[in-house]
Parts: sequence; C-alpha cells; structure tokens
Amino acid sequence: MSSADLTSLHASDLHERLLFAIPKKGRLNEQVMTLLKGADIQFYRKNRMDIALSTNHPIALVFLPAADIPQFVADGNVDIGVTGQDMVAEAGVENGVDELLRLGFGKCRLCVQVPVSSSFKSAKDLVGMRIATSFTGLVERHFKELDQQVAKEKDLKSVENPTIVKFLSGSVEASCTLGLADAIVDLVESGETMHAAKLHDIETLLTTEAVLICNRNKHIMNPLIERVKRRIEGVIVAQKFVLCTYNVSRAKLVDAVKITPGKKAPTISSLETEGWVAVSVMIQKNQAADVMDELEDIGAQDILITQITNARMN
Ligand SMILES: Nc1ncnc2c1ncn2[C@@H]1O[C@H](COP(=O)(O)OP(=O)(O)OP(=O)(O)O)[C@@H](O)[C@H]1O
Ligand SMILES: O=P(O)(O)OC[C@H]1O[C@H](OP(=O)(O)OP(=O)(O)O)[C@H](O)[C@@H]1O
Ligand SMILES: [Mg+2]
Repeated sequence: MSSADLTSLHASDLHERLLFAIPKKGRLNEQVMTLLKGADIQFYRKNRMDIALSTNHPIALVFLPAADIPQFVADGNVDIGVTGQDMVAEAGVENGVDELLRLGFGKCRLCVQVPVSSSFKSAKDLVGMRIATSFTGLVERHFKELDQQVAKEKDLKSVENPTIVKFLSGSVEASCTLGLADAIVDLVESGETMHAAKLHDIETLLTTEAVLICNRNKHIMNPLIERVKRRIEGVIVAQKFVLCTYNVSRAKLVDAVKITPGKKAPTISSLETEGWVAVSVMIQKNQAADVMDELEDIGAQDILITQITNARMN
C-alpha cells in the first residue's frame, strides 16, 4: 500500500493487522516513539489521524490516551499496548491483560500527599476528609477499606462521614491550597511538584512504570506479538548496556571477571601475546566509568566501550 492510500482508512484496512495502542501524547508518547524507531516499526500517520498503518509490518498503531489503553486491551479492541502500571490498576483490568515487558521509563509512585502544615500522619487519618485525585478508582477502593477499618475499630456498621473522593484531570497538587481538598493522591517522580505545592507524601499506594501489555487471550495465538516484544526488548537492552572489551593477563582474569561478570558470562579469547586474553562483555551504561577505573586498577589494558544499537538476549 502506498502512503497516498493511507490517507483515508477503512475498517477493512485493519483486517489481519495487529492493533498496537500507543499513548497519544505526553512523556510516554515520546519514549514509545523512540522504541518503535529502534524496533524498526515504521508507519505513516496522517495529521490528526489516531490510527496509522505500519508500512513494513502487518501492524496498525492506534493512538489513545494512556488512561484508556488498559480497557481497550482488556476488551480485545486492540491486541497490545503501552501504558503505565498505574493505569492498568486504575482501570481494574489486571485480570484481562498480561504484562509482557517492563519498559524502564515512566517510573514514579502514586502517593497520598497532605499539606506540610497539616497533622495528618497516615492515610487512615484522612478518613472522613476530602481527597482530590485523577485515580478515583484506586483511591475509592483504598479509602472504602480504611473507612470500614475505622468503623470496625469504633464498633460501628459504617463511619458517620465517609471519605469523599473528588476527580480532577490534572494539576491535582493545587487543590489543597485552593481549599478544594484536604489531601491528594497523585504521582511523584522527583518530588518537585509536590514540594512546590507545600505538600509531603505520607503513604505510597503503588509504584509504577511503563509496560507493554497484551490481551490475555491473544498472546499465544499471535506470533507477531512475540516478535514485537522481542524487538522492543532488544532496544531496551541496547539503551541500558554497552559493550566493554579489554585485554588482561591470565593471572588477573579471575579479578577481571569479578568486575565484569556479564549478563551470562564474558566472552574470553586468547591473544597472540603469551599469558594474555581479550575479554568482551556487556556492562550497564551507567556503570561504565566505574568499571573502566576498576579494570585499569587491576592492570587491564586497551579498555574500550562500544555503544550497542540493538540486541537480542535470552
Ligand atoms: N512525573 C512523572 N514521572 C514519570 N512518569 C509519569 C509522570 N507523570 C505521569 N507518568 C506516567 O505517565 C502516565 C501518563 O500520564 P499522563 O496521562 O498524565 O500523561 P503525561 O505524560 O503526564 O502528559 P500530560 O500530563 O501533559 O497530559 C502515567 O499514568 C504514569 O504512568
Ligand atoms: O515529582 P515530579 O517530578 O514533580 O512529577 C510529578 C508530577 O508529574 C505529573 O504531572 P504532569 O507534569 O504530567 O502534569 P499534570 O498534573 O497536568 O498531569 C504528575 O501528575 C505530578 O504532578
Ligand atoms: Mg501528566
């Protein structure tokens, strides 16, 4: 199909294609675009179109809000997708989807936050209060339990004032200052937004990162899902690791292997120079400088670090 044909799409164009949901904007979108590029999943997306056909695989990319992706995948309207673990939990569809791969970005915590000036010490102290959040599903479930706990402790059937959960779609941190809520439940990464709003976290409801998810019934039936997963996995490994090669005397090889044990084991080959070997091994990118220092300290020579552009590991 030429790119000109792709400007108008019909339902029949999606037949036989794997439907892959991608967050349509924000931080997850940017990172997923990098993954798709690295995995060589090419596509043509017409301006404002939320469905784009891949030009080199039987895949259609469907651009959706990250919050809606778990439901689409669980219901089988799309086959696979990328979203946050928090979104899967919020949608309450853990039983309808399989987590195929953790993607290593979009890492943060969903926290109960209260004004620094307040006396609230735990989520339980907030029973009966007003809580603003974008995660009403999770928060209502959590506080329903706490309401019941408190009622039980007071020997009551239910608490007099149940906790009130209010939905906000964004900028949740502003709601305490503005008098809309007594506490919030929102995501914390660096803590900058929380501190700027003079809040602090008193409880973590969950930790989350971006994940590749799949409809529970579709995985085994579709070998293309496994191929997409392995390609993306390869890109992630390549982003995290570098290849370290060096020469070292046989006498120091045991020490060298301790410094660079590799994912499985280092590749060791003999050198023409008597008593010396060449070692080739993957190491974590963020540890490369320390590893080079340590190798140099034990007498390793010609230490080289090479970027990996793609990888397949078992
Ligand atoms: N500050 C953050 N740090 C890391 N991951 C985050 C952060 N905020 C959100 N996420 C992750 O990204 C997912 C999508 O968040 P959201 O829908 O708010 O989009 P966004 O990337 O924050 O864009 P925007 O808020 O501008 O619309 C969240 O469910 C969460 O998994
Ligand atoms: O701990 P930090 O590093 O400050 O990150 C946390 C903030 O990031 C997200 O907001 P975002 O920027 O997506 O804006 P939003 O509230 O409009 O979604 C999240 O909702 C927090 O407000
Ligand atoms: Mg956001």
